[in-house]
Amino acid sequence: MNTQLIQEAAAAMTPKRKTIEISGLNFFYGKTQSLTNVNLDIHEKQVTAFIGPSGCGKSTLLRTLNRMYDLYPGQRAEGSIIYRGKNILEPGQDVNMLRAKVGMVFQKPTPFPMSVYDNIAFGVRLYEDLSKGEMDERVEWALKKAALWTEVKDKLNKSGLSLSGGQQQRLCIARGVAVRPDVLLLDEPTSALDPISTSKVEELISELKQDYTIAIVTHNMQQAARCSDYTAYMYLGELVEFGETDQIFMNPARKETQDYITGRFG
Ligand SMILES: Nc1ncnc2c1ncn2[C@@H]1O[C@H](COP(=O)(O)OP(=O)(O)OP(=O)(O)O)[C@@H](O)[C@H]1O
Repeated sequence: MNTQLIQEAAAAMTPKRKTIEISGLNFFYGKTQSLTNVNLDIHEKQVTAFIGPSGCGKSTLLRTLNRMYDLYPGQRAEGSIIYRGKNILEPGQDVNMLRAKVGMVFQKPTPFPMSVYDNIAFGVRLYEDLSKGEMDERVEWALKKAALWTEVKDKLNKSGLSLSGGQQQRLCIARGVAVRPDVLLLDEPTSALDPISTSKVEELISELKQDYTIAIVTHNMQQAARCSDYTAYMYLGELVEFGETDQIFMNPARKETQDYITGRFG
């Protein structure tokens, strides 16, 4: 057996580390329950895809992972989401630090109305006191991570809003990466993009998982199959099936999952 095969065999036997452990998660918009008893682990430096029909709770689940819902009165989560040894749903958590460590990129590109440079530097300044030289390096590093540097290096002082849609979305990914998170939450990050920009973002996701744990919501089955290591199929606020992506797509345990991924749903 050659060295590479031995390494691969060892890697397959190494238990994957969990970055986030979700158990007994329920979520309410006012009196309406939108997630029911969700249990799932998100593994370190892997891509986990959330799929399922519109309204099944994918975005709601993603927004519990950095308590984004806290910004809105009447929204509440119960259960347990363990991250770095703590239940982040409990009162008294440092929510700003949580959101720096668990960053989010939304469906529509949301650059701030400021320069490309400041789009990146803005978030970094909230958490770190860097010199001008250090900030320049961080901005370049983040733009390179998001595969955008060569396209914008001569436009750093131009407005982020002047970039194309696909570039704006990669700018938002760079902004998320710049604060050095552990986890990136991507909520349908390519739904507003053309096929070329979509494939750039998909390549980027594969690159970024070397360093980050990624959770992605997508309606695109090919995207989930191409980009993710694990897939969660949700329906009506419940987790129907969760497993390694190859197993979910090639040999799902539940008929509902099979029907959804083969387009027979509904
Ligand atoms: N702000 C809100 N107030 C009340 N109910 C909401 C709110 N946002 C979402 N919901 C409800 O919660 C449920 C889950 O919605 P969610 O947006 O998480 O679904 P989704 O699977 O991400 O859907 P889509 O694929 O269409 O984005 C739906 O029934 C939706 O109507």
